[in-house]
Amino acid sequence: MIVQEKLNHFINTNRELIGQELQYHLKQLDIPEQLKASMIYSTEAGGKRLRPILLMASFDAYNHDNNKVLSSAVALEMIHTYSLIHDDLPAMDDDDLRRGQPTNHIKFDEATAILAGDGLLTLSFELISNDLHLTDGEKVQIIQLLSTASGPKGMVAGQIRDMEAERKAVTLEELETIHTLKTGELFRFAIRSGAYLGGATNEQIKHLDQFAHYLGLIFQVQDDILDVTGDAAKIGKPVGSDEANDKNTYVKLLGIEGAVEKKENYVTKAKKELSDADADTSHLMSLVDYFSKRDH
Ligand SMILES: CC(C)=CCC/C(C)=C/COP(=O)(O)OP(=O)(O)O
Ligand SMILES: C=C(C)CCOP(=O)(O)OP(=O)(O)O
Repeated sequence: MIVQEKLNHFINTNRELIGQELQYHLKQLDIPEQLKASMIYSTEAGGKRLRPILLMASFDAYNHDNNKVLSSAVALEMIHTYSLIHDDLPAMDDDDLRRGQPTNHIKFDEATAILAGDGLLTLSFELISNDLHLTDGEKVQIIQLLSTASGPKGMVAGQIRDMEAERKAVTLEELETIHTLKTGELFRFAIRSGAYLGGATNEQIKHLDQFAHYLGLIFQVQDDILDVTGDAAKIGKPVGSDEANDKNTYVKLLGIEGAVEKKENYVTKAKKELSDADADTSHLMSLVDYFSKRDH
């Protein structure tokens, strides 16, 4: 199989697997119907599952027994989904559409959307703590990494910094700090926890950590580029919405050409870190290009 076909196969198989696992864990819940419907609605709404796929690719560089990694991958997608439900709320971005469909609070109501997010966040930790494939030490380590990445020192800090920076001019450095926290920390968790569960050494994890940092930035630059050059039907929101909402983006600070150049620079740096990680990182290597060229 050529490299691209191998990657597509890896992505499609794991995307399906994550979808099935999410369904399995949510559909069996004996909880109030409206809450359950709301949690299922947003987890089934057509996300790309990039974070769990990354986690599995990072694990796959060191180990092939998928059983060990599924709960962390599913928990990560639950936390990502919670963050989007809350991000879309009237108190935050006040968005009506997500992935081309009504946002959770539009489909249900605001209180249900808040609780669905709370439910997904907390369920994610329960899932890891109940995983019989993990040792107690592994559970504690994963829960520690995931809570730090998603909590007030990680994604939550990024979200509030992003809100505080609204309608203010920020420097490139400030913009990258916001992205590193708001989006990058979950990518970093994906890469670090996958490698840790797979049995990578501390030295390898150090390179992968740096790799994850660049990958998070590649993701974000491409997100900003897509907002200008993308296809509304594919990105699931109107083109130009960042400019219309006066958002701080790479394109605003550097122009399209500058943003593309920046992204290419990060692609080179990310690939260098991967080569230094000294493992079979072929899926991760192809995922760098996938991230940098994605169209949605
Ligand atoms: C704690 C919370 C609520 C975190 C939200 C994190 C997050 C990555 C939101 C989406 O960012 P965005 O607004 O830049 O993206 P989009 O355009 O997809 O809404
Ligand atoms: C961090 C941002 C910009 C939110 C969207 O992330 P994704 O583009 O990974 O969202 P889905 O595939 O899950 O919709």
